[in-house]
Amino acid sequence: MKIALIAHDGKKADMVHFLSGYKNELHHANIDLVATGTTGSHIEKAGFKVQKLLSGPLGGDAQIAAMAAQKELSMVIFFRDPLDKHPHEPDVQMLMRICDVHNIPLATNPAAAQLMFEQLTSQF
Ligand SMILES: O=C(CO)COP(=O)(O)O
Repeated sequence: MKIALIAHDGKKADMVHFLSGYKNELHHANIDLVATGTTGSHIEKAGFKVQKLLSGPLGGDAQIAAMAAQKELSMVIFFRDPLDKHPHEPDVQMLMRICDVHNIPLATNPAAAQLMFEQLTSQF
């Protein structure tokens, strides 16, 4: 199972904090993490193994969307910052659209991500 992780700059600390709550589960389960570049670096520094793609503004969101379209992802956690502007907003919209097209669970805030992870980890 592969989970994609993305966080806008204002939400990267939230992403690391969120994942830290599931460190044991993520280490022991057969879960691969993939992330946009800078988000991935933060996650890696926190001690997780993660495949890093391009940075979001350079095409990382598009790479995640391509993986979603090819059914390679079980879920996408994308902590968006609704109070900031993003030059690659079309890519962000495209990624969320592709998740909906392919019915891939998408959490855009920690409350939704927690519900999804609780469901996921209850299976282990
Ligand atoms: O911009 C992003 C999502 O739209 C995230 O990209 P980074 O993880 O490279 O900052």
